[in-house]
Amino acid sequence: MSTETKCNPDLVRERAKCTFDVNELINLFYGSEKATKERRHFEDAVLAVKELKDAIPEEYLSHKERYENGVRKATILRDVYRDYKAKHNRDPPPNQITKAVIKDISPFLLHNGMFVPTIAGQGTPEQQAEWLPKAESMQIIGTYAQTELGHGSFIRGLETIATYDPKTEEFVLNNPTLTSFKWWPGGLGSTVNHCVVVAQLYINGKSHGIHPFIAQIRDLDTHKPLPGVKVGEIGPKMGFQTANNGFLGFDNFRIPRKNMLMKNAQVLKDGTFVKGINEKLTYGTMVMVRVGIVGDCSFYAALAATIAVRYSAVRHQSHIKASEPEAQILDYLTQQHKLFIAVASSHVYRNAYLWMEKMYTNVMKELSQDKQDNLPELHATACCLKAVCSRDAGSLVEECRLACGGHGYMASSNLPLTYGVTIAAVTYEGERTVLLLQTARYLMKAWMAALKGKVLSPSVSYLLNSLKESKKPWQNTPEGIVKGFQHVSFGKVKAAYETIQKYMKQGKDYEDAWNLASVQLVKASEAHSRAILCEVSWEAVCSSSASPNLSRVLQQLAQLYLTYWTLETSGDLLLYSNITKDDLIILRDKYEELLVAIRPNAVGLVDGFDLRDEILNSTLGSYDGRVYERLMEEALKSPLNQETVNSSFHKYLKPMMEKAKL
Ligand SMILES: CCCCCCCCCCCCCCCCC/C=C/C(=O)SCCNC(=O)CCNC(=O)[C@H](O)C(C)(C)COP(=O)(O)OP(=O)(O)OC[C@H]1O[C@@H](n2cnc3c(N)ncnc32)[C@H](O)[C@@H]1OP(=O)(O)O
Ligand SMILES: Cc1cc2nc3c(=O)[nH]c(=O)nc-3n(C[C@H](O)[C@H](O)[C@H](O)COP(=O)(O)OP(=O)(O)OC[C@H]3O[C@@H](n4cnc5c(N)ncnc54)[C@H](O)[C@@H]3O)c2cc1C
Repeated sequence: MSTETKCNPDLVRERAKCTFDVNELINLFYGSEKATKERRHFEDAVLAVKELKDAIPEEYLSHKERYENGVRKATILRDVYRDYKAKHNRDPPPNQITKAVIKDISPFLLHNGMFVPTIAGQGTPEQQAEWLPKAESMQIIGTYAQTELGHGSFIRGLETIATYDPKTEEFVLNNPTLTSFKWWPGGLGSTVNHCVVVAQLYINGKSHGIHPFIAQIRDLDTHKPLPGVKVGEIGPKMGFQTANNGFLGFDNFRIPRKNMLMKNAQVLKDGTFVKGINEKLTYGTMVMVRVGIVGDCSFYAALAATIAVRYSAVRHQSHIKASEPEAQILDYLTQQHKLFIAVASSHVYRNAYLWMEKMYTNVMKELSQDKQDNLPELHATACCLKAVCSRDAGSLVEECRLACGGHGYMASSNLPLTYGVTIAAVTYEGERTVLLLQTARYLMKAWMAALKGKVLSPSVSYLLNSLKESKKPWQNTPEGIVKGFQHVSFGKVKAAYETIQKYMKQGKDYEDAWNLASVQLVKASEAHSRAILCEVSWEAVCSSSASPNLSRVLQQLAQLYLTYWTLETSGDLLLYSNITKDDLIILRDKYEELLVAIRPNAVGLVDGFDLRDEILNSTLGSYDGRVYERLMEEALKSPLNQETVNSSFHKYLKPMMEKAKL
């Protein structure tokens, strides 16, 4: 980090006000002092590589140049990872330094994030032995090709076909229609030579559902598409410009039998199909990534909050009191209302991610012992938390951007790109509504079990408690608010269930009744997610090992989250809990008190995310607060500022002006 001496004086004053030890917060957020040291050490190593620095901002490059620069830097970054591993005999610690290097999304994201994990998770030990060493060492580069032009959400509807030919012991891949073309996979456009292709398996004319296959699609030497492969890039998007998303179609393309990933289902040489213990295990990589996305949401909220809070400490505009100098915009309560929820949410998502990671690890361990009982809970929880955290994080990033006024609209603030990248997570890895409806299925089953007095899984056991406690008075404490959110979820789950029953009594079948109740079902899932986020995050701060000074601030943040959402969803609470109008007025006042209490620590709290200037990549958010200098320095990099008079003056403007004189 930069030294205090060169800092903007407002930021120096802000840091002097901080009531807790920022380093303690950093170590707590990232796990330990050792984890912080190792992460910083690795980040230093990456940033020391001169070739990774960009000569001009990415925005001035063409689509093609941006991609090529992305690949160039991704390969150098990969070398740094490899060298670290060779030297330390372990992978680098979790870090976000790719953001400092690639800025947008790496063309290798899908290789590392889904191709390698799918081989590891869906391959037999022999298949892992064949492909993992090559993939991990980047001798082959791959992606996860599932979504098609016609189908993304409903994957049982995928149209890519893999027909088994027992004579040659091969699968024949085909994309018979335009809508069957793979569309979206990252890296597919021009980067990868392999992919996991999710396709409908046919044996002797019989369909056996969707399964993952490994296909080599480009020649390893020439990189030309192999015969029978049509592949390309899908073009510019809202973000993800360097992710190199592509399309792919096969025409009678043959792959050996061993290329079907067969940890779950298998196809024997003679074409016998052997079912796996649970066909949904084929969807395993998606579950893992959904858990990871909750962690990503924490990062994006932290990044946007750091930029907007630091900028708001530096920026002065208007007066709170006419007799005083222009105020730091961070002193306006409305600004605190916009920003502090992003700081608090980042901590909430982080704690939710750590909680989900534990659940994921336990279930994977159980699955390795053929125990599947907790898989539905993992799937349902990963779906709804991914859906709610990504949508909220997108909104928080946008709010931070708007809170920076005009300068937040500048690409150099890095807030527009951050929004484009964050909001993509609402759609990828399962569209929000679709995933919330998956959770709703689980909630309906849980509710029916609750009605029968059965024991429920831990994440929904509150449904039983709420059933018993519905008469208890509201308590204006964090624990009381957590219970309140559980009551809302309980109320919405019950109402959605009863709506389905109502339609069925009117003669509708279950599917139609489900569709007619689906707005309520989605809202029940959202309420369930909020109840989990509130409970998990409050428990995490209460059980944290932080010092009293830090603990006080972390509790304030967690309470801010609880109170913010109580006020945002007061209608639901009035409907489904015993909260009163007077309680809400007390909580409104409490919320405002929390903003004021957090205000002196705002800069310390975002410093506690420990995001380097290179990761923030923002004129508005750097540690030293040289906002105006940086805005001007970046503007001067515009190619239009490299010449005093642009040729368009002589070509178009001057002739127009002359014509106008006639
Ligand atoms: C330790 C963990 C953390 C590790 C951290 C590291 C992670 C790395 C993160 C870094 C990020 C890197 C990658 C970023 C990727 C960005 C690029 C994006 C990629 C993509 O988008 S890939 C494509 C993603 N596509 C989707 O998500 C498709 C969404 N659709 C579906 O998943 C399914 O179609 C469906 C679930 C919506 C419906 O499926 P289906 O029709 O087959 O099922 P039903 O609705 O009929 O339900 C039947 C029962 O099956 C259960 N079910 C469904 N899915 C699962 C599952 N995955 N697991 C378990 N059970 C499942 C249902 O609940 C139903 O059960 P029921 O009992 O009958 O009710
Ligand atoms: C940036 C980005 C990167 C991606 N990367 C990859 C990748 O690497 N590999 C890959 O395979 N895919 C990738 N995808 C594809 C992504 O997984 C899909 O776009 C996503 O799963 C949503 O599917 P869809 O596009 O078919 O949306 P649709 O399902 O068509 O959604 C459109 C609308 O229909 C609604 N809808 C659909 N079904 C239902 C239902 N059953 N009930 C109620 N409403 C419904 C949705 O709620 C939504 O409002 C990527 C997408 C993006 C945006």
